Amino acid sequence: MDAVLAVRARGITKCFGDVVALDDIDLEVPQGQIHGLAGPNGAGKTTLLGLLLGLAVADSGSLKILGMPVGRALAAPDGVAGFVDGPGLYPSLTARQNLAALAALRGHDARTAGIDDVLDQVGLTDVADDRVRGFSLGMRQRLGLAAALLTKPRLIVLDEPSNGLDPAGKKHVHGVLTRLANDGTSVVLSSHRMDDVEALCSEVTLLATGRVVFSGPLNKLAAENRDLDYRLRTSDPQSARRLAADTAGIRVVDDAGARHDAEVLVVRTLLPALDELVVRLVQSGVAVRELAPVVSPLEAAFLALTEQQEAGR
Ligand SMILES: Nc1ncnc2c1ncn2[C@@H]1O[C@H](COP(=O)(O)OP(=O)(O)OP(=O)(O)O)[C@@H](O)[C@H]1O
Repeated sequence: MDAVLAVRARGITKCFGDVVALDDIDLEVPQGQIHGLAGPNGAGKTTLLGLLLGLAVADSGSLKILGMPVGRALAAPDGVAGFVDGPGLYPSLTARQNLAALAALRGHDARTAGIDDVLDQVGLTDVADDRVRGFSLGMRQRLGLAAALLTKPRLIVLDEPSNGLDPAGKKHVHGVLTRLANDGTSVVLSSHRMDDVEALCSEVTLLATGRVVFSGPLNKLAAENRDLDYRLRTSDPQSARRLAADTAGIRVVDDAGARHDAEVLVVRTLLPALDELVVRLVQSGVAVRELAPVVSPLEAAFLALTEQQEAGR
């Protein structure tokens, strides 16, 4: 049912001159979901986020935000907040003054707009009265998020929100976004960091040259993916290598990174053959001490996309 979707995009196309930035894109984001957009440079992520924020209008297709059809006017749809290409801030004003100015633009009284609360949420209370000119990239990103929160949005749209954040800042921002999603706010964000997407998002849309190449839950990528490389640490590396080589569908990969760790074997396989190998190891009395993908399914899919794109150039 459309009414429960935060975003429902069908057949969206957007061109800049001869460049087809988005080519027949579908996207569905339910309420309360954190949805990641990933893809190589120029894939169309920012263009898509810009459409959700009302910064641009699609050439064709239909877009509903929070159940309402988006028209041709360049304006943020009701209930939507966020930023692309970094938050727009006044450098000569303090963090608090920036938020007060935004509140005033929307006709709200700065004293009752909840400025202290959003500064606290993003962890900027201590620097609330410092000028933004002196802020690091990470602090600006947090202030941009605070500005978005000020409007109490039901859909937050963020372009690379983890850019410039140190690990503590990232954890903080992830916490804010997760709490918002738990309360029913939807989040659509782009990221080049697959670990961020994995940590935050339940679903991801992978874009490549303006087209959707995958959209769905992260765990579906693992099942759909081609062979992955797995690191396997066992109590008996020699027997493990022999058993792996003897198991159908498994290739032992001589991985340069694993070579100086004699206990680690890298195998390239799909999940069913990997399951078979684990059973055979255990039956042979070889203990499995560690088993993990060398790169995550999402990272592998992303790398494959990038390689395909480079091969096509
Ligand atoms: N205003 C514009 N004018 C002309 N071309 C544009 C414009 N905005 C985007 N494009 C082009 O549209 C395509 C998609 O760009 P977009 O910025 O959406 O990609 P992206 O996935 O966000 O890339 P990145 O990861 O590098 O930020 C690119 O080929 C880009 O050059």
